[in-house]
Amino acid sequence: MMDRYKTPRTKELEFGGPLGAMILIFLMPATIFYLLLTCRTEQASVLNFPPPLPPLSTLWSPHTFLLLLAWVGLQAALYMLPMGKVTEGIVLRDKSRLQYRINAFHAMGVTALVVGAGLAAGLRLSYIYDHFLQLAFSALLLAFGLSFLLYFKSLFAPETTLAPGGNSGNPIYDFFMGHELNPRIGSFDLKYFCELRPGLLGWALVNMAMLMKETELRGSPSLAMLLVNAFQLLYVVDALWNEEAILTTMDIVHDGFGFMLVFGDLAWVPFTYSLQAYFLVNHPQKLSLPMAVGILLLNGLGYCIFRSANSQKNTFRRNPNDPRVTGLKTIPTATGRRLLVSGWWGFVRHPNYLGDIIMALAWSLPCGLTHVLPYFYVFYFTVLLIHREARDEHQCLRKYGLAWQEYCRRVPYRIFPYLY
Ligand SMILES: NC(=O)C1=CN([C@@H]2O[C@H](COP(=O)(O)OP(=O)(O)OC[C@H]3O[C@@H](n4cnc5c(N)ncnc54)[C@H](OP(=O)(O)O)[C@@H]3O)[C@@H](O)[C@H]2O)C=CC1
Ligand SMILES: CC(C)=CCC[C@@H](C)[C@H]1CC=C2C3=C(CC[C@@]21C)[C@@]1(C)CC[C@H](O)C(C)(C)[C@@H]1CC3
Repeated sequence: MMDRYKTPRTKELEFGGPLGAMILIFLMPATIFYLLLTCRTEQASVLNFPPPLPPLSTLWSPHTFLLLLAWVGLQAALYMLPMGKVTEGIVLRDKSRLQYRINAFHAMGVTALVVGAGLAAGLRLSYIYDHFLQLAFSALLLAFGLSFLLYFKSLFAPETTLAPGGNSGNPIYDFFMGHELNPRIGSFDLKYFCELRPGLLGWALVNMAMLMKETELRGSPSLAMLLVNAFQLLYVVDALWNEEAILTTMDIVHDGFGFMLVFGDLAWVPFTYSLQAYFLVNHPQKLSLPMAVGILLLNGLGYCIFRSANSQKNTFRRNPNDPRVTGLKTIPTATGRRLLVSGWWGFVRHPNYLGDIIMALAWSLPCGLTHVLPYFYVFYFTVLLIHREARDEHQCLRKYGLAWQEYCRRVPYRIFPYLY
């Protein structure tokens, strides 16, 4: 009976298959250290390769590792607290639905109180700046450790619970993509927990630590640092406020929880997304008021597109008869679901990505135009979203067939109007 619910073997391998996965497993950690080490040099030039390498022994610090574990432990404890509502995820292969507690925003509030109390008691947040490499190394070890445990656990998981994208039978590929879809310990959902909490809140905390360090060094935070902190904090708060929306993303629905997401959530996000703030500590930038206003408007434009496009789709998917979306044109699909072809989703096929990329640019511009390094996020993110868009198109074509082709005909541009 359960056989028909078994996850089929993954036939179409992504990221270049096992070889691509193997390369990424080494390349992603190496990129973090390349960026951080380059950022610490006076020139911060991406051409000075390799940057000065510290002895490996200086990267390991039991103290920072324990601190990182305490941070993840605090977030795990807050996740388990019975605050916030409980909601159901999408219908799974075996027709069951998992329950998820929606309390990331509450967790952020309590974390802010804990950090605030720590600061009042004399906690030096600039410790994070002073031990940034050690913290990144600890996060790397944690990500590898957790990924191995998850792969080991997945070998004993029922076949109905495996991820459609990470069930190739090749251990390296499945380790990278994630073999089990929603690994849980009791009701504790490891992927859902890691996607938003330790990494995203960690990113906001790192940014704040950079601001504190800059204040220690120069007496007050710069306008550039304030803008970077404010923009990225808005993005993090938005993600936590709209926590429920991640239940329908590709990461939760399709991708397993393996090295790609574990490392992405726990190491990549907090240590590369904060690169602009890290850069500003040692490479101060003078930002004129008109320039700051221009950047502020650009971020506002990106955020409005990002938020209204995501909200329009989420509202439509939750209730197509909601008065906010009933005026929009749609096309029917054979699955019974409809596709929006007007409003933001009639402008380009991924308006939310467009808004996200505009914001990425606004986060780097406060770092001036003299260095390429703080623009790393813009380059990486554009590549990530173009690749993600292609993955999503592929899945939508499979899901909706002719209706998707009709949508592509009526809305020809993917992300950038008249360009791509
Ligand atoms: N900061 C970061 O590092 C990252 C941020 N993001 C952001 O996360 C957000 C979510 O992105 P992501 O999960 O990739 O994908 P989307 O939110 O764009 O969701 C894609 C899905 O939306 C549905 N859809 C597509 N077109 C239509 C349409 N015309 N009408 C109705 N439904 C449609 C389809 O699913 P279905 O039909 O099954 O509902 C499709 O699979 C984005 O804003 C993105 O920018 C993403 C990755 C990284
Ligand atoms: C190859 C490589 C570098 C892989 C790692 C990718 C991950 C860093 C990203 C994959 C999807 C993500 C999402 C967010 C953060 C980055 C990762 C984990 C996200 C939580 C950021 C905040 C947004 O509002 C979001 C909730 C929509 C988003 C979800 C996807």
